[in-house]
Amino acid sequence: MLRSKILNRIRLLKPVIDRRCMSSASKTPLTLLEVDDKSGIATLSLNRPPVNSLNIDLMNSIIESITEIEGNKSRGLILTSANDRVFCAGLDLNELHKPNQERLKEFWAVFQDVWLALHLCSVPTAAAINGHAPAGGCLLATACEYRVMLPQMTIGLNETQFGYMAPKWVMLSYLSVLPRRLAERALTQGKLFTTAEALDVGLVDEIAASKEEALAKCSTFIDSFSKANPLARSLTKKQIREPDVQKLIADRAGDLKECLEYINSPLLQDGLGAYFEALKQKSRSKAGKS
Ligand SMILES: CCCCCCC/C=C/C(=O)SCCNC(=O)CCNC(=O)[C@H](O)C(C)(C)COP(=O)(O)OP(=O)(O)OC[C@H]1O[C@@H](n2cnc3c(N)ncnc32)[C@H](O)[C@@H]1OP(=O)(O)O
Repeated sequence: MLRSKILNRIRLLKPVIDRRCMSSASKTPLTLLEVDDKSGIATLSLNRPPVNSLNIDLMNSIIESITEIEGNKSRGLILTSANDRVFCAGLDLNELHKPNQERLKEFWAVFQDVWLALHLCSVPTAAAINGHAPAGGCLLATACEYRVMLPQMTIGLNETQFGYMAPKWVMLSYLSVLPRRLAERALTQGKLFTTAEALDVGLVDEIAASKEEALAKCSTFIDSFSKANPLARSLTKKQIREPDVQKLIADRAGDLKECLEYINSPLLQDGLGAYFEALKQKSRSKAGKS
């Protein structure tokens, strides 16, 4: 009963995800997809300079790649970054600051879709975190089943640092890897964990000295499922993750409405404006120094 319910629910999700993929395929390769012909493992690299910030096109490109990977029977998916400083800088602040309302609705719906697509991906998933992963970048990493991170990076849901309260389903990503008390403290502090701290608390599973080593460790994780029947594995994963997604699927419109109200609030817009300006200022002073 639950199995068919889950399958039906996934099928229900698919049309939304597939429609979005077709409608706004990006012209430039915002994601790079390579399938290793020996291991059958797909590597999906985020490729939107300078910091892989998540806009509508990049998120649709991720969803499209996940759909392709699930369709071509890849044995697993490794998510990583094409640049060596930043895994993903989270949501593109240009989409959230003084937003066009129609675009904001689409942006938020695609944000929900990309999390659902990755969180429920039918093949084993691992993140090779070869750069900083704040906020939405951390969310992509925790949607994966395994995380390997390079040293001297940061990762975390830092939304309270700029006036956000992460939506319930975003908080669930922390609760799927951290004990509740630690997840609550980190969320309320808006904490960015260093690589060492993230390993210590279990936010990441391993540290690697290089991107190549991180990719190899992710492949080893994916190989650990070699004896499991792929369909049984996928259904088991979806059944375990069902309660998380159920909260979002049951009321996507309500989540959208709540977040639009919140994002458009003067409190948030003022906080976001100041945060974004400080970021630009930092970048300008860095450019001035170089
Ligand atoms: C209900 C409300 C919504 C809740 C949603 C909850 C889920 C997710 C929320 C989010 O993801 S909001 C975004 C949060 N992201 C961040 O706080 C990260 C901000 N960026 C940084 O900390 C740093 O840029 C970095 C990622 C650590 C990289 O540092 P680095 O020194 O390598 O680069 P910078 O000089 O800082 O930046 C280069 C360039 O990129 C621009 N930029 C950086 N981050 C973003 C971003 N998220 N969106 C848009 N643009 C970004 C930065 O302004 C620079 O641009 P220029 O000034 O050079 O044009």
